[in-house]
Amino acid sequence: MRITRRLEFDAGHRIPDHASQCRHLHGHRYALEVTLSGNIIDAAGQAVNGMVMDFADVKKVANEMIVDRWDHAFLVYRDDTQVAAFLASMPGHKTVTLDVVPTAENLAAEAFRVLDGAYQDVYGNQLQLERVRLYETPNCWADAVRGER
Ligand SMILES: Nc1nc2c(c(=O)[nH]1)N=C([C@H](O)[C@H](O)COP(=O)(O)OP(=O)(O)OP(=O)(O)O)CN2
Ligand SMILES: [Zn+2]
Repeated sequence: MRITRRLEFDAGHRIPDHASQCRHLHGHRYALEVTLSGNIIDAAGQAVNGMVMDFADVKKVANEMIVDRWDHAFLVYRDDTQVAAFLASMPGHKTVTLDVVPTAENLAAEAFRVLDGAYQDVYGNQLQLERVRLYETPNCWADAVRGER
């Protein structure tokens, strides 16, 4: 069985080598969809009975590990030196420095990497992260899928 929880956040970014508009500083209302697989828990009387994982707990983990960190941050590529230096010159600015260019693909891959270690199979139902889908705009998204490149 698969379940998916969607969360949204706002962040700034730019793609420094982009040939067109995306080389400029701009922002998005991103959406993150976290898909988990596992067996349906059969445990009468327990709060998680009939679930793969409580959606509230899916949200809690994704918020702690990604959304709270990226929301209203500027996501900057480490080697985008001018922008990184500018952001560093602003005391207290919420900046997330990444080892990769902040494309939808790289952000989906980074979110998958972080979240994969965060969802624990505490009920023994083979819970695991299957996919992270990251929408950059309503029309553009990237999927990081377990076992795929
Ligand atoms: N493969 C990728 N291509 C592009 C990415 C990306 O992350 N991966 N990112 C961008 C820009 O950052 C931008 O966010 C996309 O803008 P745009 O193409 O304008 O997207 P829209 O949904 O707004 O497109 P409309 O045609 O205006 O509907 C560019 N490419
Ligand atoms: Zn963009």
